[in-house]
Amino acid sequence: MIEVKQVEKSYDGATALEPTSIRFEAGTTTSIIGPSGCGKSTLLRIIAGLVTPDRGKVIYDRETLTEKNVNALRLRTGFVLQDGGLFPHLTARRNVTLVAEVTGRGTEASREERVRELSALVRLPEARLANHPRDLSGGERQRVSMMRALFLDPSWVLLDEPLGALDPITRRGLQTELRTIFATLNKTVILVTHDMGEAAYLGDRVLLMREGKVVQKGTARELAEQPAEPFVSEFLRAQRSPLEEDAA
Ligand SMILES: Nc1ncnc2c1ncn2[C@@H]1O[C@H](COP(=O)(O)OP(=O)(O)OP(=O)(O)O)[C@@H](O)[C@H]1O
Repeated sequence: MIEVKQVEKSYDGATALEPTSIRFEAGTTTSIIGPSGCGKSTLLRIIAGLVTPDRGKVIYDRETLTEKNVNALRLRTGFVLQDGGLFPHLTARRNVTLVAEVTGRGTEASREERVRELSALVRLPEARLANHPRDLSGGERQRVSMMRALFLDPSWVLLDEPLGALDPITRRGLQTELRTIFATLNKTVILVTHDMGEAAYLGDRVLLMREGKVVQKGTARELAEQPAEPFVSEFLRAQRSPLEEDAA
């Protein structure tokens, strides 16, 4: 479980996040969505301990995030970023195992075993891991990034637009796989996305934000059928379908 209590953040006097309290239940996936600049990444970064809120706190299970425990909690949290965030000078395999090596987790044999397990889970042939990130496709890089995030079997997984840079076919394929992975691993997952279809497909709950505030949190169906305000319906309608004839 992750809980944020009355967290807020301004940059140079401009509010990025109004006082916000939300609970992300254990074993559930929540998609955070909303227009550009509404505070999605700020909220995720505060949760990740990468941005310090002006006020309020973040609680991981029963532990409040502080400067003292942030590193320990980070080791129990998997991160996936839009571009994969991989080190360009290391092979994909070393990117995946680096944190375990540096923190002395496991033996070389157990790390090899974990690499095998995860490459099967994310469906990336192990041989591809000998490449550097630049020699992998965008989809492959995201699979490597997912392997790295899951390597230490984290309790929590935070993803910021993990599939944003991918073409629609690769993206759809990875959505299917991520959903299976999230369902299999039963972790607390928080995911930022711009795509409503993706938010609804991957999230047990969708959290819709606007101008630094949470407008509604619920299942995609609840947002569609019981919108908290007209903006929710407007946002759900805003994504164009490919056969739309109305050019307005
Ligand atoms: N480091 C920063 N310094 C100054 N302003 C910032 C900083 N980070 C974010 N902001 C501002 O805070 C607001 C919220 O930004 P945030 O990145 O959280 O939005 P977002 O919903 O993730 O946007 P996008 O979908 O475009 O990534 C924006 O007005 C942004 O310009």
